[in-house]
Amino acid sequence: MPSTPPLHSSKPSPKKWLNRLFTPIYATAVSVLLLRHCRNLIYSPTTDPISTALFVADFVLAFMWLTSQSFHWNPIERRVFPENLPKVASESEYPALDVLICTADPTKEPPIGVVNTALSVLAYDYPTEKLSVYVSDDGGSEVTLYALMEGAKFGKKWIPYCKKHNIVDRSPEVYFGSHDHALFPETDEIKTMYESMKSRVESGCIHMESEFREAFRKWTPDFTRRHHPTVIKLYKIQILLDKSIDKDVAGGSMPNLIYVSRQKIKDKPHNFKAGALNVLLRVSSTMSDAPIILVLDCDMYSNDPQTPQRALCYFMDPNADPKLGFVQFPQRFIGINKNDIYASEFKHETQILSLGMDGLLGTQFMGTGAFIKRPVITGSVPISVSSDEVLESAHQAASCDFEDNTKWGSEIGFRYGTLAEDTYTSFRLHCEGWKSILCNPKRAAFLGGSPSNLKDSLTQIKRWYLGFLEIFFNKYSPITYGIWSMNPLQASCYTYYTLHAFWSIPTIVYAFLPQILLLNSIPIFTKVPEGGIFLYAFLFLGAYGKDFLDFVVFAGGSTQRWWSYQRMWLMWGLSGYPFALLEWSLKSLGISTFGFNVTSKVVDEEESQRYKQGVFEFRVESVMFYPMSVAAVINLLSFVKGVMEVVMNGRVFVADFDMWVWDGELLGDI
Ligand SMILES: O=c1ccn([C@@H]2O[C@H](COP(=O)(O)OP(=O)(O)O[C@H]3O[C@H](CO)[C@@H](O)[C@H](O)[C@H]3O)[C@@H](O)[C@H]2O)c(=O)[nH]1
Ligand SMILES: [Mn+2]
Repeated sequence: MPSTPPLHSSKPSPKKWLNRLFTPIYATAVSVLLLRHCRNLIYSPTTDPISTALFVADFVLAFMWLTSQSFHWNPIERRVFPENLPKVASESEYPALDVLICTADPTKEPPIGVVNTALSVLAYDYPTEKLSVYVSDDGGSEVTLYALMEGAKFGKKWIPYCKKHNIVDRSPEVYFGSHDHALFPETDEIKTMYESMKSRVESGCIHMESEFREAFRKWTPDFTRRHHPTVIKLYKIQILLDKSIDKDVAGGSMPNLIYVSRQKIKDKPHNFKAGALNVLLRVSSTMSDAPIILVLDCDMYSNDPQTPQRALCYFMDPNADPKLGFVQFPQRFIGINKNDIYASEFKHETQILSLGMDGLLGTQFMGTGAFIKRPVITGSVPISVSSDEVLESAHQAASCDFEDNTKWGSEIGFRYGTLAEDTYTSFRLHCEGWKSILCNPKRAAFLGGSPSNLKDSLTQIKRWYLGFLEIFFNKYSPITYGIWSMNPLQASCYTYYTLHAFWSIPTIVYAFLPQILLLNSIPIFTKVPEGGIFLYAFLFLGAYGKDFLDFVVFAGGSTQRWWSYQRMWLMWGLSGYPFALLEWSLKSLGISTFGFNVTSKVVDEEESQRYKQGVFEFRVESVMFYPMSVAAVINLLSFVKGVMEVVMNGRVFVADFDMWVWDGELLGDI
């Protein structure tokens, strides 16, 4: 009998044995298919481009399938028991917590949204004197700073209100936006306060009350987003709520809220989000230096005030694995339409494949919603800033040249060199021997927005797979360095993600080749030999059937959403993935460069209306639509031709014997 009540438990997922049975059977079928291909190629008297293309397509599919099997080897499911936490540790023993929030562009990420995210974590059910929230503003926007100042003032009412009445929705926007929120005597007053604050922030003009004016002195006329001095240096770090001074209206102490806009110098690489997070790591270490950090994107608000306690169920477990590095709450989304037409839920990545990695070394860091032990990410050497004065050190830590000739971004901190800093950082941490845990409570811990139009959705996908390619072709590639540094199954999971853009090869081959051949009456599908049809049927139905089981039966998705995912998967294969490959190639050849295209969180009313109705949005133009439009037309034409042939001749034109025939040339018996 354990002396302490359990804080968490885990068990194998019920699908584990089904997976282990399915893998070898399917692998056999794949091998037979590849053997047939090889025989064809060997017996072919000349190199035949069509069979070569089909072979390459199937080979890529087979390889990707193989790497994906590691996700299915040992999926596990976990539960936490936060109700037992008080029996193990009192609140005074909780570690301090630093929340790091990133924002980058006030036009794409409305400041009022940033404020809501900040307020939702400031109001955590966590000892306030142990809680600090740092907001990094890569947009260098006075409106964002102003919004946070207003938010801090409002927070003095909001935080005690939430705690007193045990409110669960601690983002005021969500709380007041839901029609069935409770009404307490002070609710109306707070609601009015929120609304007037919101309209001040949204009007975008800063109300220069004397208490605020000082803060904006740095925004001189030559201040630009890409080139500005260390704002925090001149302004000091704006301790909007200094816990030693500020008391909330109920007299309790308040958590810290700190605004940081790191220094930017034109043409000096700033490493996007990873760079911003590293600045926050250092700035926070000069101030509160909490042993646990929580990384959040500005649109991912807290949906459950008990989330830190859930993470503590792992960190405070007396028998915790000392190699535990981080606890990841999967990304979950709000505002997705019924059938999730753009497959923005990312169910595979967040709720299916992640369980598989969790059963190996741990799920990957998903960029937001992760509680990380500070020394795991910063290394155990203290950050050296020379000044004794806290604010002075913080400014040093946020300056552009702080990282010159240091290991930041290469050996410590969030790692640079890719647009997918999250996956890369966790890959490197797993290589170093750290482990991670997936915590997926029923009520989502965090909720964020996702693109509500096709172009934004494809652009986001393209950015990820571009980032993944950068990881794969890096000197620390999962398939070389990874295999030797960690559990090879885990390395195979990372290989699967980072090579994913290559799915575009089979997608393109199968989207065009058979159709063009059919239109030209060239047989591609021979009359298969006795029993051969079963091979194809099994390969086809097996893959789809297994995915359907994973998605619908085991992960509780709806059939329509599964279908949407299948549809989007084809579109990604024809747009996001090949464009990622193209841009990556151009960059590798030194022809062009690319940046981090921040996903827009602004919702256009009409567009959102159409999205709610499930209408595909093609109104904006994008070159990414071209390949799929061409594919759609060619598929339609070849379908019509196929139907016509069946109607007129009673069958589609196929070779009449059990052999592969191209242009009437005999290639060999199969
Ligand atoms: O130069 C930059 C660019 C971005 N960001 C922030 O990074 C976050 C993620 O950007 P977003 O455009 O919302 O990315 P998503 O499309 O949501 O991307 C996903 O993929 C990213 C990696 O590509 C991860 O960092 C994210 O956590 C994950 O949600 C946002 O808070 C941005 O403000 C910065 O701070 N500085
Ligand atoms: Mn985002």
